[in-house]
Amino acid sequence: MQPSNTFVGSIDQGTTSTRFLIFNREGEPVASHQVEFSQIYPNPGWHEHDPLEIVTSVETCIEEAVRKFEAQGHTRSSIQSIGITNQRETTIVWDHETGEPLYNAIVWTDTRSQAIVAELKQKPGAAQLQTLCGLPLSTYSSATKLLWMLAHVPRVKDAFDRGTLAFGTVDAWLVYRLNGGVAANVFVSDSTNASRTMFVNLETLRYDEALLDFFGIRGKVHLPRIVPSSDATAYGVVASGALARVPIMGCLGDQSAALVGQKGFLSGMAKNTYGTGCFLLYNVGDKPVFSTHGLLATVAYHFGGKPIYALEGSIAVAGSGIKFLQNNLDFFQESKDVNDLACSVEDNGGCVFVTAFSGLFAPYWIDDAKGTIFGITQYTQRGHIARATIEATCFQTKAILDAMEKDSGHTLSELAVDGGMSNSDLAMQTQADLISIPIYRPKMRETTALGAAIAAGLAVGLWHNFAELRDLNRSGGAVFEPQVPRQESAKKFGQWEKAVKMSRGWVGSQSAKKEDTDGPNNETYVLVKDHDLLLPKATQVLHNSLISDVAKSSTYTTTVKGRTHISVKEIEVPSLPTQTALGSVLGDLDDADEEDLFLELRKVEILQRLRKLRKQSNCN
Ligand SMILES: Nc1ncnc2c1ncn2[C@@H]1O[C@H](COP(=O)(O)OP(=O)(O)O)[C@@H](O)[C@H]1O
Ligand SMILES: O=P(O)(O)OC[C@H](O)CO
Repeated sequence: MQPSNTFVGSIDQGTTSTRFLIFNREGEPVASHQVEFSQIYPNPGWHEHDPLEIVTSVETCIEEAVRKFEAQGHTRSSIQSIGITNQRETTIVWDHETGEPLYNAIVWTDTRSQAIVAELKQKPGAAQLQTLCGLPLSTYSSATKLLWMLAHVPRVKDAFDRGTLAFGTVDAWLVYRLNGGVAANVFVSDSTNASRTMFVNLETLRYDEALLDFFGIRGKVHLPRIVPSSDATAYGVVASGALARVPIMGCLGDQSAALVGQKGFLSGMAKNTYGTGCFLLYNVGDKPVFSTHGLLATVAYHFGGKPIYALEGSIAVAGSGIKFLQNNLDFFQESKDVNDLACSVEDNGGCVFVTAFSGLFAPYWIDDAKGTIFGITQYTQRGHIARATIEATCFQTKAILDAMEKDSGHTLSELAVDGGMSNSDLAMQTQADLISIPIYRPKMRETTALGAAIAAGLAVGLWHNFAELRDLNRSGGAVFEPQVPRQESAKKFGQWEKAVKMSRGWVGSQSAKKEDTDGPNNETYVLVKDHDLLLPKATQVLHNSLISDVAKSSTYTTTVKGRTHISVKEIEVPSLPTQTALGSVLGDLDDADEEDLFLELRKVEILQRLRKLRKQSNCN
């Protein structure tokens, strides 16, 4: 038996903040430090992190937590190993020879790869991908983010062409950097993180040639070696700082870590983590279950021996919806205040907020929706919107549980929860009411960090088996019992489903133009001959129609506005058409697009007239 003055450290690198916690053998955090870091939103739908800032945030948290730990009289040498848990899918690329990042990290919520996804869906083999890797083809996985970088970031493409491009998720990046980068070159990823890339075969837990071929990267990108989530040697040792020479022995994607931290070790156990997003993982045992109802198949954890799998329901927006009310709409000062604001009204006042900031993930997988609030009237107050925001996550959890029941044939009798938003009592009561089963919330909510600590602690011998973990974080939790009749919940859920249906199809209309025009640089542009008019992809459909009906055209590739490989269609329009004439050739096209094209043509016409007038006055 280890003496009780031994500890294990846990790095929790989340979407909005980084933490380092030091746990004792009883699973209690004795010291911790947390910092928030920059969220970069360069365009609608884009979300980036600075890879170097992520590393600095980890180093700062380690230094500060160790300082607090030593202030309590402990010594740093009693920290035996370190576990890492992290936001998954977020994609980082660096140069294998220099160790320098080549672009900002593209965060899991980012939807810029939408056009790439649409294109890939048409490719032979697309329908089979999910049966190999467990994930649907969407903007969520790392694969499409990497393809976007290859198509749009010359530095990344150059490294790819030279054979020096290294790709990793946040775990791989952190392990690499904490080991000292290029000098030690410890380049590994754990099975739970690797299984979120779309490059890995879920059954073999190896890179799959068919998957790599589908994405066109086989043999062309340095990929981390896949290793178990708990391993005494694979992850190397911290190279410098307060914990120099301490070995890293555990690594889990944050949702897997939360399942481990909740000790969901038996098939049939589930947890739901309400962080930036919200993720329900249901342990299905040592064989993956491939969902037919919109869920993901993923690795729950792999502690050597057989891996354990989970069915996952992923919700893109949970706490980030609360942050949106706080930061973008100035509804309150701190996330915790959402509870009081939502409690200031009795119900949602008829509002339903489909928080589809990144489209909708499970079980819907709608990528052409954006955030939409239905049911607003003069009666609507901020409290109603706050309630509707909380409810959005709870409704999606209900939809996921329904899907999980269909996939597994099993009805859950209780749901264990954690994550920042689970601190809201109202949110948890709302959840229990909507799913009609009790919610169990542990006293210590840092279960994600505890999960990574367990992975590292098992490898170093702080604990030896799951039985020894049974009593960790067991007392003092809260239970939320359902208080609303099932028919009432079903009626509310019906409204949500109606709102989801109505939110479909927004992307592709006017609002999506900025995203579209900032998109791939191999788009087709249209040059209206003799009118200096270069029109982007957004109005492409109009031009196809114009080309076939009223104009001659030719296509060539050129460099325009610094972008290379832009395919330009040159069209000759006999004379600038009136809007009515345009309407007649454009048939049943969107009025807004028609108006847009007409305005562009008018602008050119006015410019030409001005030039003509200027020429005339110069001559006079
Ligand atoms: N008391 C609270 N009530 C509601 N939401 C909260 C509360 N505290 C934190 N949150 C939300 O939880 C999220 C942070 O949770 P956390 O588990 O730390 O997420 P992550 O690991 O994704 O960074 C934030 O988006 C925040 O808005
Ligand atoms: O930051 P979180 O806790 O919402 O988790 C992010 C997930 O890992 C994304 O898949």
